[in-house]
Amino acid sequence: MKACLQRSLGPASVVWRLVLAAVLWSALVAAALAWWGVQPPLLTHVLHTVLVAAGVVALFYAGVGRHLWRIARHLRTPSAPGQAPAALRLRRREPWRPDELSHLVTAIGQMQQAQWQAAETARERAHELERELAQRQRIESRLHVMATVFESSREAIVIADHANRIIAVNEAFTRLTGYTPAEVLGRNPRMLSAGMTPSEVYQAMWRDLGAHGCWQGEIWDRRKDGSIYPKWLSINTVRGPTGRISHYVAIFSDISERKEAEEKIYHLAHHDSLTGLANRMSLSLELNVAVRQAAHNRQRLALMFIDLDRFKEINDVHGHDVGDRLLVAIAARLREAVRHGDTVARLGGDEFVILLRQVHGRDSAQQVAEKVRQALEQPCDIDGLTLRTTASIGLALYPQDGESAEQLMKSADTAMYHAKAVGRNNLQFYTLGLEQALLERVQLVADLRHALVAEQFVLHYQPQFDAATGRLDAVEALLRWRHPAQGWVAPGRFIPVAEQSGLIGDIGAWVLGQACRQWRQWYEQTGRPDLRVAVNLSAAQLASDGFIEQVDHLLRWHGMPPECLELEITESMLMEDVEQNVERLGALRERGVKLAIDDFGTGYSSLSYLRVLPIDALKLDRSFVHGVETDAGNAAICKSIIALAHNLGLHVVAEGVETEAQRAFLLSQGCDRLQGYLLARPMPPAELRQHAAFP
Ligand SMILES: Nc1nc2c(ncn2[C@@H]2O[C@@H]3COP(=O)(O)O[C@H]4[C@@H](O)[C@H](n5cnc6c(=O)[nH]c(N)nc65)O[C@@H]4COP(=O)(O)O[C@H]3[C@H]2O)c(=O)[nH]1
Repeated sequence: MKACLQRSLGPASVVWRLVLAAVLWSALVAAALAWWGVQPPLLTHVLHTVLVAAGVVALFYAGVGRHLWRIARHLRTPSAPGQAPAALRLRRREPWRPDELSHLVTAIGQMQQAQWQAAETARERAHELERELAQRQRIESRLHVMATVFESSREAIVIADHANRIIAVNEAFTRLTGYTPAEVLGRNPRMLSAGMTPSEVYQAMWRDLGAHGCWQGEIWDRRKDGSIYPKWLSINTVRGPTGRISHYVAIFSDISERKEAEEKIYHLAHHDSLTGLANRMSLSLELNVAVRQAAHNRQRLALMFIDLDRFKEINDVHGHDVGDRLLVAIAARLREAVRHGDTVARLGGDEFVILLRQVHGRDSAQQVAEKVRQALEQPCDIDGLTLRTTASIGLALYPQDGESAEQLMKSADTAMYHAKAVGRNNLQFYTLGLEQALLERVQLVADLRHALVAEQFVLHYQPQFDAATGRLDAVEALLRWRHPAQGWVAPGRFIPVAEQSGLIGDIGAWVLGQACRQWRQWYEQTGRPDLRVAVNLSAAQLASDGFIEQVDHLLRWHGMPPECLELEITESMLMEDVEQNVERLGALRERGVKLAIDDFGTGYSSLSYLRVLPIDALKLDRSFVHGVETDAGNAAICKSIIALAHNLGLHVVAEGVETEAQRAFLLSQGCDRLQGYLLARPMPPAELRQHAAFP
């Protein structure tokens, strides 16, 4: 009720209360006075007084009270946040000069403005503080993160001041270098250097740091324990507000393992995995560099292509394991045979290349090549097996045989093919006509391959006579090739090519079959069962699988007694793999097939082998026979060979008998059989049938 009354009375309640109190007081006083018998004039005075008082109060209210009430209301009304307080205006006409209320309003306005500004300043400051606090928190959290990164980093971190004195290092630094922070703080990072990094690297580092503020690269440092390691280092500069360098931050890691892996990969990519020699790629790189240097320094180079002779046979017979070990042994010999600065490479298979740097000329290259050839000729002991191999070597010289790496390789390769073609185990220099010769050879191989199917081969037969009786004892089958364009091609020209190209297997099988068939025909025509047919045999043929079975089959098929077949194998071929050949020849001999060593005396066989070889006859080479008339030495050799053969129970067949004197000499020495142009040339079977001596 009271509150309701207060509200209804409003802000002017004090004035109204005064007016009400004055009226009530006047009424009370009037009533009391009336009670006590006070007469009207007094009552009227009192009432007048009361009315005057009420008027005064009303006037006071109108002139001051309501303004005070407005001021109070203004002061109670809060201004909107962020807004300046509204100006206080009284509802009155402004006096012509400021009165107390004007002063009060002005003072209140100033006070409120000041208060508002103070509040605004405080608020802004509070915001600022809030911002600062947030920023500080952010900085602190970043510093925390950075400190964690710094300490937990797996990479070593070094922070140095502007004078490059270490001011902080992390744990990884201690782990990596072995130095504790106390041992390095205040010192120059130079203390870590192993002294192995070229000074140009440091120069470039300082140049880059000055120009770009960063540098990274590889340098070699030394740990506290003295061990040296390569590290990958990144340095950044930190600049202060003035722009001058205030700090250096270096991050590094040990890259020994990475370098080892890189080196391993490099080695694998550049070296032959079996022998450890340089591989084709590495050789090509080195040769290119060597050629450029040689051109610049006006030096000579020699490139040697080496191909092992008949390595494939060793592989086939003894297995790849043995073959691999032989290659490793050969690689070691090659390395030993040349100087440290020369490059020895394996191109694959049994092909090796040696790059000789700074050779003085053809002679010195030849000397080294000869040394290499002889080194490879020595027998190799692999797991108790004595293996022999020889090499065909091609040589090309820079600059005359090729001014580029490619040309030089091609020339040396061509020379090596030539070395193979002229009979293996020799060395040949590149010459201008070689390419043409090689092309011709390639064509010859293609023609030979075709010759067999095109039936371009025929056999001619040369009689061999019993020296004492003059009776036709045997005939030697000699291969003839009628080339469609070139006419008759000499066996001396195409047999070696057939041997090197592997075609001799098929050709030899055809010869053997044809000779046996011919024997059968003669047998049927003459009824003479003891005529012997001699057939030349290549080493590859003898070594080929199934050769013995092939002989068995032919003898059976043609009903030919084994002793009517004589197989001739040259001395040099026989010596290539004595052990295996002895075994195979033994098997043939057991069957009764006759065996003869062809061109005896021209090879390098040890005479002691003659005792173990399962043979029946020696064929005295015609070079000795030719010399018997004029050369006492040759005569002595013939004499000795015949005597030796007889001592060993062997027959001797002299080939190439061209003169009566030769025949007389051979007869006098007890030679068993004679063959030569003096007696009969090789001829086709039809012609032989007409020969006087033919049965
Ligand atoms: N100067 C001269 N030469 C004479 C005389 N008597 C014979 N000749 C020749 O001497 C060679 C004898 O054959 P070879 O020593 O086995 O030498 C043969 C043999 O090693 C090889 N050959 C021939 N036919 C075959 C064959 O079917 N298979 C194999 N693997 N090699 C063969 O080719 C070589 C050469 O054969 P050809 O040219 O037929 O040459 C033949 C023959 O024509 C003579 O009095 N004076």
